[in-house]
Amino acid sequence: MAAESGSKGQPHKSHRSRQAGPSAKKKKNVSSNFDNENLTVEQRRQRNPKAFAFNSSVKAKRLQARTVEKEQRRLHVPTIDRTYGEPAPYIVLVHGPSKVGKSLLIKSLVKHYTKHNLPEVQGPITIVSGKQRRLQFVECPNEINGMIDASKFADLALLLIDGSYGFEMETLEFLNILDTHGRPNLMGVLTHLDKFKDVKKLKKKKQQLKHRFWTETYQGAKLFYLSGLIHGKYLKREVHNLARFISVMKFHASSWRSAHPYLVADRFEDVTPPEKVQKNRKCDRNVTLYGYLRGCNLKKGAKVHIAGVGDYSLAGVTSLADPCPLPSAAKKKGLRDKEKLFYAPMSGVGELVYDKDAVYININDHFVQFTKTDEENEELNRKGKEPDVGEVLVRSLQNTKYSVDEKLDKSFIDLFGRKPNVFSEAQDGAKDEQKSIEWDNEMQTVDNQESGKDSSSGETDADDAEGIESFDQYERVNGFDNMNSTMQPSSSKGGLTEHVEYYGGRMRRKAVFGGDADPGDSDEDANIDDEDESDANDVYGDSENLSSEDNQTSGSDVSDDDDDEGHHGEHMGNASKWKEFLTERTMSRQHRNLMQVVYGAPATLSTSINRGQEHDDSEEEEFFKPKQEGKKNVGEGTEAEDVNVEDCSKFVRSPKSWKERDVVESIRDRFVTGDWSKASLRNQISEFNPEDGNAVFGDFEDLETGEKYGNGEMEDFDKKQIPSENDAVIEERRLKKLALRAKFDSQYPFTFSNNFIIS
Ligand SMILES: Nc1nc2c(ncn2[C@@H]2O[C@H](COP(=O)(O)OP(=O)(O)OP(=O)(O)O)[C@@H](O)[C@H]2O)c(=O)[nH]1
Repeated sequence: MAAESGSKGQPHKSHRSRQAGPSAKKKKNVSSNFDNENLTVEQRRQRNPKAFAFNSSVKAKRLQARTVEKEQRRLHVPTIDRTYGEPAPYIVLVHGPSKVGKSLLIKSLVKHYTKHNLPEVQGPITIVSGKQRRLQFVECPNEINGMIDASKFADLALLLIDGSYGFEMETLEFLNILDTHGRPNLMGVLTHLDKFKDVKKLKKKKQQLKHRFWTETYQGAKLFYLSGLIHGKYLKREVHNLARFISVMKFHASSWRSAHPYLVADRFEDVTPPEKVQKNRKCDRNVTLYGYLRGCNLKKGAKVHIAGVGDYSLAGVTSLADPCPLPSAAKKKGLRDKEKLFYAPMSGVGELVYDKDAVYININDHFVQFTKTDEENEELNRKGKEPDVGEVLVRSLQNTKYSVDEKLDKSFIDLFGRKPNVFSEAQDGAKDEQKSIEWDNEMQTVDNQESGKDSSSGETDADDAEGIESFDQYERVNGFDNMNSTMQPSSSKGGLTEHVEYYGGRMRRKAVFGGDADPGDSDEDANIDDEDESDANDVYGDSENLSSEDNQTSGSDVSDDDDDEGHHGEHMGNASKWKEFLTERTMSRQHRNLMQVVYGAPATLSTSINRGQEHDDSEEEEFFKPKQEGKKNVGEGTEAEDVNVEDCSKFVRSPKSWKERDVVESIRDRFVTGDWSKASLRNQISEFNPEDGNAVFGDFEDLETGEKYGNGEMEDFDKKQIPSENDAVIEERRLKKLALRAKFDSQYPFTFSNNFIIS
């Protein structure tokens, strides 16, 4: 239309350049830049736009590429890729305190990636998460040794935190352990957030936990929120987001790991010949371990360390077909459903399993037609006939849940060892006041038995009367200067406090950050609306008082201004102090053996028996000890020798310090030969050589000649004190030995070197 009108003679409106606004400004600039008319010659030369341009485009390209390359090299120091073939799956370790939702998260992630429902989480679970990537999910065991092992191989650690409760010691301990091996990628996951009813409080809590998590890890560490459950599973959207993050994450194995071969066994098989086991149940076993090899190559005969078992040499290494291969590279985009493979032999998925010496076909129970029917119906059907013998046998087999071996393995006597479990079983579901008091008493007893150092906070009955479900039993305070909360409680301000309590159906070890500048923790636990959990704040209040007062007060409403200032004034994080409790706790958790149960705790026994005669006895023992034995402690010599022994699993090393006199005493008293009475003097003397009975005080009897070398004085003493051992007996024993030797020589006609003495 415009063109037409133009053609009819109407003149176009002339262009009016902009006078204001950004376009006008821009034009002005451009024109002034290139408006050389008003410039002097000198100025024009200086403003030559081509002065720094490239003459050659090829040269320009090369220079650009070089700059980019230099930049990249600065960012990533090149690492040597020692792997061949497809890269092994990355290990995603799911860590968290008990009942935080580890298994559920693994199940949800597996469901997301593979569309399969995992019945149970046992052992590593390998899945194909993308065209180039496989992941192996491992649930971290909830005990210190398991954590140490797991920290060695994790590529990514998902730290699960119960959002409704806050940080627990397990998480902090694990972070600490990770430091030793080099921290892998870390991600935090908050669960149990559905316990918050108030959105504001939830938001505040999330903020607090995020900042605490950043303090413990690094600024900006990723923290995921799993806001609740639908049909017993985490929300799909949230799992999807988490899965995406894992799928695109960049993994960098530490240089140590990539230079050393290691393997996470996802299956193992005992291939010892059955007849060998039948002959001797404790014979050396041959075990085949299956898993993806990581790091670099592994050779036959190499020495390997099996975590928690010991050092062994490899009898052989075999390369097997990949049980969970990556999809073929030809496909276009994404994974087809049938390529969404997963492999979890210990969790009972994967139907066909090839072993070194067998093939197993796993048939799900619901595919199997069991002949099991009701007993009553059976009676009717049979109509008085005797059941067939074969039928009875088959039925008894069907009814058997565990083999005899398994039953034996599972059975153990554990009277006092695992207090939290005993408690959780006993208290499961029971929240009435009466039971809380019972528990209080029980725990106090156990506590007193266990350690004199840990002071029991002893919740008063008044607390119970108020309906507070705080089961505070004892509190461990880790301060800057001392470890004993009772002695110098004020030192706990700057450190981290472990607070053991019964909460939400289980025992928890809450991490209370005493000197944290972040005030969040102080009132954070009051956030939960759920009435059951309303004690959390009280617990914190208690801990404040307990640590700053005398461990005896239990009220929560006392607040000291000066104290508060002190809290904020001090910086936090004396991690090395709270670490020291790891050993103590691990030792306290060890199962007590039957001997200890029968004879009592070592310290108690020795002190109770020896109280009256301690001084005298110690003097006597010093006197009657063989020369070398007196200086050497019992366990030391063996341990020093065993350090380099190949199969170190055969030597049990106790964490006790055998240098301590009390410990040695306690062992001695376990035997009848202990100093139960002074009359058994002889037994004391022969303690280190119970077979011989006369070879004490460093005496030496030459069996060849029959001559005796020893301390004359001691012999005299021996004869005076113990007239029962006369010369005739000694002579008889010597002759017996000689006869034995002669017999042996006649049977084995080898010549021994002179210094080979058979005794
Ligand atoms: N309300 C709620 N319940 C949850 C949440 N996450 C897990 N649970 C429940 O907590 C219980 C324990 O979950 P698990 O996955 O067995 O926890 P776990 O950490 O594997 O436990 P252990 O293996 O015993 O250490 C289950 O009953 C879950 O349904 C959550 O976010 N909200």
